[in-house]
Amino acid sequence: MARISFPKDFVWGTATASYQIEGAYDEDGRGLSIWDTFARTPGKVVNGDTGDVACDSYHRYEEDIALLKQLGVKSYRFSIAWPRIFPQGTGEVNEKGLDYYRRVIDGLIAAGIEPAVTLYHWDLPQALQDKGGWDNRETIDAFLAYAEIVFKAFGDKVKSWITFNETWCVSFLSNFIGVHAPGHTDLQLATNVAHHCLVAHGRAVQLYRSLNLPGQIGTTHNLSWSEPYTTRPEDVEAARRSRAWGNEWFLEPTLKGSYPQFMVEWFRGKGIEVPILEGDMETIGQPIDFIGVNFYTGGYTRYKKDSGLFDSEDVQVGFDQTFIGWNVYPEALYKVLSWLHEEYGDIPIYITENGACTDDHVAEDGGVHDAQRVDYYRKHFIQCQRLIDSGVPLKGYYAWSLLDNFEWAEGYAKRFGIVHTDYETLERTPKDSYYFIQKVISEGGFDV
Ligand SMILES: OC[C@H]1NNC[C@@H](O)[C@@H]1O
Repeated sequence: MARISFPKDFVWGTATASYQIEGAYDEDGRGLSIWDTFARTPGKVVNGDTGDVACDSYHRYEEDIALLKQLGVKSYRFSIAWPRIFPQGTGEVNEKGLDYYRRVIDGLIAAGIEPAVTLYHWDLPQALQDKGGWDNRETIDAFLAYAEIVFKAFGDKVKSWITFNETWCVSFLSNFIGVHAPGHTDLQLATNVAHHCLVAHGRAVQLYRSLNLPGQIGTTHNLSWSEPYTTRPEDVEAARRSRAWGNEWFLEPTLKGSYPQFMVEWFRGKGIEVPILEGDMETIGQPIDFIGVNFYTGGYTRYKKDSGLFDSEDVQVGFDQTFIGWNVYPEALYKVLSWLHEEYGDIPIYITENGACTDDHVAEDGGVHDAQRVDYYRKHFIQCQRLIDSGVPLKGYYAWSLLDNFEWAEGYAKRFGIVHTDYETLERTPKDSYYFIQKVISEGGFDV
C-alpha cells in the first residue's frame, strides 16, 4: 500500500465565481453584465438558463461558508462581480455591492478560511460592452478604477488576488469561437481582447504594488495538454501550435514579457496582428507572486491540412470522458505543470481549478454518490504529489467547484460541484467527493 501525502502547508481550497453562484442579478444596485445579456439571448445557453438565481449565494453565503469550514479548507477562491461595484462599469460606486463582499470576506476570516479573490471572472458590465468592451483599450482604465476600489476596500483582509480568470476564454472562446459572452466570431477582435486583458492584468499588478498591501497577486490561465498523435514532424508541430494557443500565448507575455514568436508569425500569416503599443509588453510582464493554473483535460492532436486555425485536429483515442465530454487524462496535469516549471522557472504554482462534470442526483439514501468524480480527484491528487516530489513548486489546489452552479453555455445541465445544488429548493447536499476531499485534507493524504 503506497501513501499519497501532502506538505502541511499545502493550501487546499475550493473555487467559485460570482455570476455562477450569486443570483440576485438585479438586487442592491447590481448592474447588468454581458452574461445577463448573453443568457437572455435565445439559443445561447442550454434550456435558456440564466444566472438570475443560480445558487442564491448572495443570500446563502453563510451556508456556503459553513460547508467550507466543515470541509476543512484553508482557502476559498471566489470572484467579485464588477457590476455590483460599478453598475455602469465606471462612475458611481455601489456601496451595497461592497457591503456584500465585506460580509463574505469577514465571514470567511471568522471561519478561519483565507479569501482568495478573482477580480475578473467574465461578468463585464454591459455598459462597458456597449462601448466596445475589451476590444476598446479604454476598458483597461475602467478595470483599473474597479481594481483600485476593491484593493482599497479589502486589501487589508484579502491576501491573495487573481487578476483574471482564463484570459483565453475571455478572448478566443468568447470573441472568436463565440460560445461565451459577448459571442463574437472575429479572430482579430479576439486577439485585441486577449492583449488588452493582458495589459489590464499588468496594470493591476502595478497598482497593487503601489498600494503596499500585505498580500500576493497573480493571474490564472487555463492550460491544457495536446500531445502529438504520432512522432511525425507535422503532428509534432500541429500539437505544438494547438497547445501554444492556450498556453504560451498567455504564459509567455505574463512571465517573460513577450509573445511566442512562432505563433506571432503563424497569426501574421493569417493577417492577424497584436495591437501592441509602446510599453505594453513590459507592463504585461510585471513580476507576479504566483501563477494560477486551471486544468481539466488533455489529449492527442495531429496535423490536418487547412483544418481549424492550426492545420490540426484532435484525435479521439481511448480516454474515459466526463459528462461534459472532456478526456480524463490525469498524467497530462503532471506533464503540463512540469513543462511550465521547466519553461518558466520557479514561480509558485497554484492549481486554481480542477474537477469533473458528472451526471449527479440525490439518491434514495439522501446521498450523492459521484464515484467518477471521486476517482477523478484521486487520480489528479496523485499527480499533484508526483509534481511536488519532482520539485515543482506546487503550493496549493482548489477544487472546481464547491457547488453545482451555472456552467455558462451549458447552464445548469452540467454539474461540477462537490456539493449538489437543488435548483428548485437551493438545498445543498455534500457529495461523496466532498467527504473524500474532507478526509484527504484532515489526514494530509490517502492510501493507494
Ligand atoms: O468549465 C468548468 C469551469 N472552467 N473554468 C472556468 C469556470 O468558470 C468553469 O465553470
